Amino acid sequence: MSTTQPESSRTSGMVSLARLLPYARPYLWHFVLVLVLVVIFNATSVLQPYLVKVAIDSDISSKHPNYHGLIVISAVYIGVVIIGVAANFAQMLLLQFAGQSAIKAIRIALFEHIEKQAMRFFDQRAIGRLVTNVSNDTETISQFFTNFFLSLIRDGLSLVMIIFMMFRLDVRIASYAMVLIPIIFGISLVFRGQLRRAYQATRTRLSTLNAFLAENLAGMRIIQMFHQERRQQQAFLALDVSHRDANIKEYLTSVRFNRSLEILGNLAIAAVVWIGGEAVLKNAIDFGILYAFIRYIQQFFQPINSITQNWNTLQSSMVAADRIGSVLVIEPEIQDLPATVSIDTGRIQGHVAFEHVTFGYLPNQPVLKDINFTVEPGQFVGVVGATGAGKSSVMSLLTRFYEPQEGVITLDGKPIQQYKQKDLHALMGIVQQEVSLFTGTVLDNIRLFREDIPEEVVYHAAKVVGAHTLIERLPDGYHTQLYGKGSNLSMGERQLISFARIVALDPRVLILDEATASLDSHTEELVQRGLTAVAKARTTLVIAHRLSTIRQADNILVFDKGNLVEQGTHSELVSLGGLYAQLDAESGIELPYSS
Ligand SMILES: Nc1ncnc2c1ncn2[C@@H]1O[C@H](COP(=O)(O)OP(=O)(O)OP(=O)(O)O)[C@@H](O)[C@H]1O
Repeated sequence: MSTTQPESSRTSGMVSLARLLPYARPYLWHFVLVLVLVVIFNATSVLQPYLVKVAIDSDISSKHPNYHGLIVISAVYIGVVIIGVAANFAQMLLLQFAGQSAIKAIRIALFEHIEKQAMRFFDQRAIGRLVTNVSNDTETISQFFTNFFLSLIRDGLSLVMIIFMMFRLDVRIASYAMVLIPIIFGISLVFRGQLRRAYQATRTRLSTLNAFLAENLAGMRIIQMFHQERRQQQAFLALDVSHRDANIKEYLTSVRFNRSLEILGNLAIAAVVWIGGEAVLKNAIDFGILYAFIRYIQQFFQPINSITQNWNTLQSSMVAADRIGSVLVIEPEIQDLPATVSIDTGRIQGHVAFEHVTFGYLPNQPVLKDINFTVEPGQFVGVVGATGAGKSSVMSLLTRFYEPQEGVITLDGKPIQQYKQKDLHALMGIVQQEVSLFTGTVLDNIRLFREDIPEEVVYHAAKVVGAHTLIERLPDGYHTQLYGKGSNLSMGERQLISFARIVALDPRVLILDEATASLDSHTEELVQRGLTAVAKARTTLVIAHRLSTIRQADNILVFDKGNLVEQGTHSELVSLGGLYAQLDAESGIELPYSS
């Protein structure tokens, strides 16, 4: 939102900002109270020079000295200062609370909104950008709710009050002082652009530095393996230097701005001393008035300076509001139908059917074409095919992460759209090759932070999949803390934890996506044994490149370039002599447990 920015985007920034205002509505009374406190604080500030003027002209004046009056004025002065400080403190506290609470509400709304989005939303966005939306953009807007709001009221009001008091004291000198307003705004205007550019440069360079750091920390293994430390150090140094220079430039710009105002302020005081002093000498005004003028001129600069600084806050808040708004306006592509009612998930058998399903991530580029198959409750079904054949897409449709363009997918005879998404996801369990683990203990990760699942169930689940002994061997057993997606565990251990999770959460339909690929043959055998037991009680679909995993399957679906080309048992498909038989011949693996 720079001065060079087109009017339309400025308007849209204002509109986006206005759309966020309802989040502050619950704190309306806080803001009103802040307003009252600001008026009190400003009144006390403006009153202080006036009280001294009264003391000078009425009590200290040699014409009629008044000791008692002096004591009274001093006491009133102290009282005014105390009231001012108290009002200022309370106002800061209230405003911070109200502003930060509004931001908390915006952040939660944004996170909830993102959580509701279908997978296509995530396909089309960089995760880093969403992280920035939720963290940095909301932080920028918090400046709007606190600093900008405060500045608008406090500084605007101070300016009006100071001008009022000056005109009340002496119209002639006050009129001279008004010449300052356009000059101060002129200087501010010149510096505003420079300050904004300097600020943006520092932010951009800092985020580049952060991105570089994050990438390097994540890829440290590769950097060390390929001896790239020195090169990366130099690249980091260059970024670091450029960040330092931008920081210094930002600081110098703001120093130049403040010093310019200071010089102007002192020139103005000199002018007041000259013009006002002459008036005092000619007895046109009292000395106290001159003193008050000097104080008011000093006070005059602060609000204008602050308004200028906060103008930048408004501009960056508009940009941030625009970015947040662009996420908030996106309606989740997949939503519960208005008529869906919760079902008793315990009564679902696990019958799955695809009827003439056609689907593409892009509307006119189908990756699955007219797919038809059924899976009986409790069946163990293998899904095979070359890379990109569409296996994972089948699973994504079944879990309703995407909606097919044509056809129907049913669970126990009912289209999956008729289930609440919450129920559907509770009924399905997924284990992917890339295991998702979260910061927390092993126990938390197995029961996915659900305290309603007793620890015994977790231990049982781990035993079923053969993970119990492995977990017991970890430094703190089930209470071992996992960091950064479980990087303190081996790939196999991570996968076993995700298997145990499935057993603990007990879904009706189990989806395994190449899940056993990263296990050594011994662990795989353990897992296979556990899974065979688990699979008995539920419908299981397994995507496998290694055909050995699904040799025993009740049915095998063979995909080729988005078509379901064959289905049957292992022996049926082998004797068919088609694609499966070819894949089987090519694989040629004979694991110890396969027949
Ligand atoms: N999120 C996505 N957006 C766009 N296209 C995608 C997306 N995911 C997959 N595709 C494309 O859809 C097609 C089928 O992909 P899918 O992941 O279903 O294949 P797959 O059989 O599971 O492959 P693999 O065995 O390699 O996992 C591929 O051409 C792939 O490029």
